[in-house]
Order: sequence, then C-alpha cells, then structure tokens
Amino acid sequence: MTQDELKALVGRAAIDYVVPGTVVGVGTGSTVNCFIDELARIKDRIAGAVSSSVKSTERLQALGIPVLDANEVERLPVYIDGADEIDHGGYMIKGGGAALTREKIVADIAERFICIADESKLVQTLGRFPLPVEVIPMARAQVARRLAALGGEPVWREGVVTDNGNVILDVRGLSITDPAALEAEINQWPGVVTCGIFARNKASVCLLGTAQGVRTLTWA
Ligand SMILES: O=C(CO)[C@H](O)[C@H](O)COP(=O)(O)O
Repeated sequence: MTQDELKALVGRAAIDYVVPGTVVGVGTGSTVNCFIDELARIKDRIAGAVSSSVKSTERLQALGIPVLDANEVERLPVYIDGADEIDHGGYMIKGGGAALTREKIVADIAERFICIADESKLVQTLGRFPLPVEVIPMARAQVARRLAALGGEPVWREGVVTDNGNVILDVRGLSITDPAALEAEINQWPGVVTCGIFARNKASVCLLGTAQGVRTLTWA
C-alpha cells in the first residue's frame, strides 16, 4: 500500500471514534484531509467541527460541515489529528504543517486525542523529525540561541507565517528522552507560543496505517 492509501485507511477508521450528535475536533494535514472527506459523508449526524487551522476550516466548510469557534465549545469528546512522530507512550511531535498552537488548543478542549498516522510515524524516541517551535517574530533570534544552548540546531522556516502571525523554528539534533520536561522548559521562554511536543496533550489512541491494516495503540 502507498503512504496515501495508508492515510486514507486511517482517515476512514477514525470515523468510528466520532460521537454522533457532538462537535468533533479536527486537526490539520494530509492525513486529516482524508478524515475530513470521510466526515463529510456523515455530516448530518454531527453537530459540527472545531478546526485547528484556516486550511482545515476551508476544507470543512467547502464540504458543508459547520465550523464553530473554539470559544463556543466547552468540551469535545474527541480531537482527531495526525502527527509527525509518535512514540510508544503516545507522546508526539507535531507542527510540520505549522498549525501546532491551534492544534494544541483544540486538543486541550478534547477528552481524547485520536492520532491518525501511517506506520512510518511510529518511533522509539522522539527527535528524528525536527521539532517545530512557534515564536513571536521579535523573539526569533533569542529563542534560537536558547535552543542552540540545549544542543539543538534551530533553522528558521523562512517564508512561513502561522495562522497566528508568528514564525516557526525547526530544531534538529534533539533526542527527546523526557518529552514532558522539554515541552515545559521550552514553553516557558519569553516569545515562545508553544513547541511541537505534545506531552501534556498526548494521544489516547493511535490508529496506525500498516500494510496489514489498522493497528490500534491505546493509552490511559
Ligand atoms: O502537526 C501537523 C500540522 O501542523 C500535522 O498533523 C502533521 O504535520 C502530520 O501531517 P501529515 O498528516 O500531512 O503527515
């Protein structure tokens, strides 16, 4: 199976986790696009979506799915999103699509994070994928110096402006053995909006697309 077929497979499988009559949290990326297309088939059975990016909002609306403001929703039963990496504890790196901050906000409203990914995203230790960090533009150089002092090699994703008007630093060379500690450390620096480690908002379930079918990993 191709990577696109694996993404389509888990996009379909995620429909089983949608709770009828409720609002669904929707992430961002090519795997989520497959999910959105499937969600459109059952749009009459849901109350709408809360979206994590302008791109996902546009796709949802084009398919006739109402998009609600995150501030109008107190709790979402599920948030469905992809990942750039996920480890065997459900900890993730996200933000390859520069949507990490809104993704973390919507994930925080949700009771369960359902991660959908092809099996290439499953890793022993997070850090092979460069860690995205969303930064207020004025703090870019100082945050880059701090990341370098941690042993990382930050690279400014030039030309990319997030939906929140900020910039992204992609950090290579970090071996992330304690995701929660590193997330907390980076997130407290002035000018950092958030980093792409999802430890506090880690996955409850991961639907992994494999050549043998969907492999389901679950965590408490
Ligand atoms: O975090 C993300 C966007 O900010 C995506 O979930 C992540 O990049 C995975 O994307 P894809 O499904 O296209 O591989």
